[in-house]
Amino acid sequence: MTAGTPSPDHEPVSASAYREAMAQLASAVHLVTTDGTGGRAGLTATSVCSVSDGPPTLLVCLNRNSSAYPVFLRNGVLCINTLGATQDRLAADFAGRVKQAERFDGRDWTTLRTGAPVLPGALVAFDCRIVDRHAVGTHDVLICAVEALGGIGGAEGLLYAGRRYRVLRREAPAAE
Ligand SMILES: NC(=O)c1ccc[n+]([C@@H]2O[C@H](COP(=O)([O-])OP(=O)(O)OC[C@H]3O[C@@H](n4cnc5c(N)ncnc54)[C@H](O)[C@@H]3O)[C@@H](O)[C@H]2O)c1
Ligand SMILES: Cc1cc2c(cc1C)N(C[C@H](O)[C@H](O)[C@H](O)COP(=O)(O)O)c1[nH]c(=O)[nH]c(=O)c1N2
Repeated sequence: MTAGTPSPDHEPVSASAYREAMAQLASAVHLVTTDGTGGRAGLTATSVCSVSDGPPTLLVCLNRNSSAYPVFLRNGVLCINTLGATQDRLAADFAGRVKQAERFDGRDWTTLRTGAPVLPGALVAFDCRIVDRHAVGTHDVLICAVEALGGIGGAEGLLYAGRRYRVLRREAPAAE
């Protein structure tokens, strides 16, 4: 299907056509982590976006089939660790290449305010409390109040587009 040719009215958009279309989008890549009475868990996510800056609020969409889903709900807190250009292997680990119980091994995770694990060397970290959620299809849309920020920013970011990881280059501004 080329851009601009709408699917015929009576034909619903198939999941595979939708995924093919969604694969055209470039997204930042994040490790979404949690810790608390429900235990520690984390997964790779790209469905993160800002909702409001007054009060600072973001959303992340969580598949209810993910092994981490019940842990997030029990803890009620999470950290969005936005990955840098060199952290693609970590993204693959947290996307299922490594079992949930071993995903945090080998790194000195820290915390900010909620106790959710903060990744050392993340581009930026948003430490959040889950304040609302809406079930939509296979996912819950988690509305999260940002309680603290971490990370250094400024480095090159990791992107995901066309079903592979890429680098967001920070070119020097063009000469005037
Ligand atoms: N939002 C998500 O839950 C999400 C996003 C990206 C990838 N994934 C997972 O990673 C696997 C590999 O993804 P890929 O990009 O390499 O190829 P893919 O063809 O499976 O997915 C292409 C795009 O479709 C969207 N998508 C895929 N599965 C989805 C789902 N279950 N819910 C919502 N959106 C979905 C994403 O934007 C994804 O980048 C997917 O099969 C899926 O399990 C999930
Ligand atoms: C690039 C990319 C982006 C995403 C994902 C995967 C990949 C490769 N996954 C799926 C998630 O990371 C993981 O694969 C599933 O949760 C299954 O892992 P568990 O072993 O059950 O934790 C994912 N899952 C989710 O619930 N919300 C999301 O936004 C995303 N985004």
